[in-house]
Amino acid sequence: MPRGDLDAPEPLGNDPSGYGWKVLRERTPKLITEVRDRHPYGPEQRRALDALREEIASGPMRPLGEDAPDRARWDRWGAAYFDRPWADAPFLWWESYFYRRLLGAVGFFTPGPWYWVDPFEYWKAAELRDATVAVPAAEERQALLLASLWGNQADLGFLFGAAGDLDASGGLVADDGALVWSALDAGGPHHVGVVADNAGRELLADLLLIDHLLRTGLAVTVTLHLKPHPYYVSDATTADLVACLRRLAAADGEAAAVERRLSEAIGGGRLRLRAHAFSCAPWSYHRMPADLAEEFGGHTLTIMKGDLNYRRLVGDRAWPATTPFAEVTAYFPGPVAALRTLKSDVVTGVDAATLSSLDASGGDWRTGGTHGLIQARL
Ligand SMILES: O=P(O)(O)OC[C@@]1(O)O[C@H](CO)[C@@H](O)[C@@H]1O
Repeated sequence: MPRGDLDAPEPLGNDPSGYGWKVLRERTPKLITEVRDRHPYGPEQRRALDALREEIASGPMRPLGEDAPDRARWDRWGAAYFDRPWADAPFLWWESYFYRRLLGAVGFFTPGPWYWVDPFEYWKAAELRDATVAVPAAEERQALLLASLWGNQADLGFLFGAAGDLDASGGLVADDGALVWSALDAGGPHHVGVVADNAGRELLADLLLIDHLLRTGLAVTVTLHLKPHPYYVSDATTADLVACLRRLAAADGEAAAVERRLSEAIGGGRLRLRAHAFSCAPWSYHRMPADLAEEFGGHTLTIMKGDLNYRRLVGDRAWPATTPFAEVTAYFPGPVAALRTLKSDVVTGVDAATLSSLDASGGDWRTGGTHGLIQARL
């Protein structure tokens, strides 16, 4: 951690008063049930899903099965948490492991009929079908940034939570938008990294922003970091990117032109795709491997999308909300900006006056998805 491990606050856990507890006790079992109900899985998968739900509720956390291709890695990562209750592991850690276990239970990594069949595709496809494709005018670049930020509300994990309709009425708790644009306007050539979050509506908005950066020459290259496999229900994989591009191509007018430009940019190497294994690891970016650090270090700006990437960027810890974002992210190997709707407890870089009015509002501004932020360390 930037201030040294000893100075950093504790990782957020699963205290009954915290958000992690709700996810562990409410969202996770519902998600298992939904996945089970929406697929014609055989008895083996149904048993595995039921056993996983039971294990999370009351059993000790088990390691991966003997034949799992990534067993050795998870054994190393999970040594401190296996054979203890799930609630003993940090929230950031166990939730990532949960998605790995869910994929294991449905046979995603096992050659056979369900090999590489995305258990969340049902919801992702429905959301993409219903998404409207509105292309803001190119000169409205702040609108593109905000669309990408609020697109982050389209997090299908919320389907399984207690949240009601999402709205953006809370506005931004921090807004470094002008800083981001002035950094891109100055200097160059810019090589921008976009660390994607959700598929569907959010990724469509991200693609419009990326198209703007490339088309205007603000960025010479953009590297889009996707997930190597399904994760957190709606996180974007390469298959989801392809679905979004097809959706753009099928829409009228400017949207189809955006698709043509982006596909050409991919073909020509100006829009590069990455799906690093660490993108589904249960750790914050403080522990990223050297090759990924080198990649981020080569971006003149890395844009981190969404709530989980924010948690991983600042470390999912009980930071006082006024702790400067620049201080907490000083370790990151290059300029970095976060576009996020707030959907979990952690936050940094909120000024004291804003914080006291947010706290006085009595709402769940940290977790309800009604507030957003644009923060940058350049
Ligand atoms: O990264 P995203 O899609 O914006 O949000 C992921 C999320 O919904 O999942 C976790 C709870 O399940 C929280 O980190 C966060 O609220």
